[in-house]
Amino acid sequence: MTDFGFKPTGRIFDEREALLEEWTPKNLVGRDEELSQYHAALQPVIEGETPSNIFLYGKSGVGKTAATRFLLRLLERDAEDVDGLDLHTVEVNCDGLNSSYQTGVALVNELRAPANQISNTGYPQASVYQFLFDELEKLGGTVLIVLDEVDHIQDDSLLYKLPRARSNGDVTNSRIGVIGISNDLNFRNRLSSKVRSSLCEKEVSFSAYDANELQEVLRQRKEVAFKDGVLEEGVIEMCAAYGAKDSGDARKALDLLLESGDIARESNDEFVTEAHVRNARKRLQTDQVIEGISNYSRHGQLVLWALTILEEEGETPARTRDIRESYEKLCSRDGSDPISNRAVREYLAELETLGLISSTQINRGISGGKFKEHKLAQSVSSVKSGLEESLESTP
Ligand SMILES: Nc1ncnc2c1ncn2[C@@H]1O[C@H](COP(=O)(O)OP(=O)(O)OP(=O)(O)O)[C@@H](O)[C@H]1O
Repeated sequence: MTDFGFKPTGRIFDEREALLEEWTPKNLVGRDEELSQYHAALQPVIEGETPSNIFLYGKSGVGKTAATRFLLRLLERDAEDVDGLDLHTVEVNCDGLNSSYQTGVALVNELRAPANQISNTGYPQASVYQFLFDELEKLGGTVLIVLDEVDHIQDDSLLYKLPRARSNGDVTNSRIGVIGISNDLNFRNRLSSKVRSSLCEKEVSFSAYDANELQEVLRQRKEVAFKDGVLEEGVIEMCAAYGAKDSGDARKALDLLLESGDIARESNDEFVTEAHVRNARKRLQTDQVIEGISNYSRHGQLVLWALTILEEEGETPARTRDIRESYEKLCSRDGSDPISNRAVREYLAELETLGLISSTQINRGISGGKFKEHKLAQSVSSVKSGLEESLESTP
């Protein structure tokens, strides 16, 4: 039998952690323009003036959070040398908070000692705001409040109140600046004009990384993460090129480099090669397929399952009506009512857009008619893994 005991190999990586999400680099590379605009927007703080409210936007993984942490750390450091400047920063990620109320509670708890936390329910909204203003008042000085993923807050009330707290007399001791961060590019336009004008006083837009900038980001991490000389030539360039193609997202490029290193280590190879990167990309794409499917609606999943069964039986490309037949059987086992023919066709079109299936229009002329044929665009095993994750009762 294979020996499944564990032994450290000490291969490939020096400090693998440097490729993980939580790792904050000391320097941010490839973001000079964004950083200088952001720096200028923060300048009033160090002058001891009322901070501007700043709104950062740009797609996922383009360094908005990293730039914020980087500049605020420098600002905190330099504020210590300025007489009379008392700077505090608070950061909350609004993912999962959804309302002004919950965000208010999260901010209060961030500012209070662990023994003094408040619960997520049970207080009138006005009391939560009062708790918050009391805490801010106690802090005094300049308080920068970072609301990451601010677009998750569904209502405007907190975003209206916070920037106006001083002018409305809710606080008198402290000067408050709000830094809102969002990767929903429409969020700004959805805000009421009153909220927009105060929250977005200064705006910094983060562009997607191009391949050269991603190379800089990856080279910086490589120095720390990998043993000297283990990356073959072309590996960084390839990860950066894929990253640039995947919407210029540094997180994806870093994930790809990490996965490539993992594959090299698993295979007991001495060097990380372009072949490892290609493999890593396949693996990560499979993970994305699985995640996409498990978040999909139930009937969409059943339609996909129906096509997967036909694919396994060698019956693809399959016509819509054959998929429908297989789908109806699954519905009866699932105990759910089938949706209309038209809805099935719509799901198939959507699955094609998601890149999960591929569909071809066939035209057999007057006698044969026009119809569509479908087959899976991903491997049966990755589609099945995604489906199994959410359809517990495997049909
Ligand atoms: N210029 C950079 N130099 C070094 N590392 C970077 C740079 N930009 C991004 N990263 C790294 O990429 C990852 C994603 O960056 P970050 O979280 O800042 O993105 P974001 O724009 O805030 O996106 P999201 O809204 O999805 O969180 C982090 O691990 C971060 O450390």
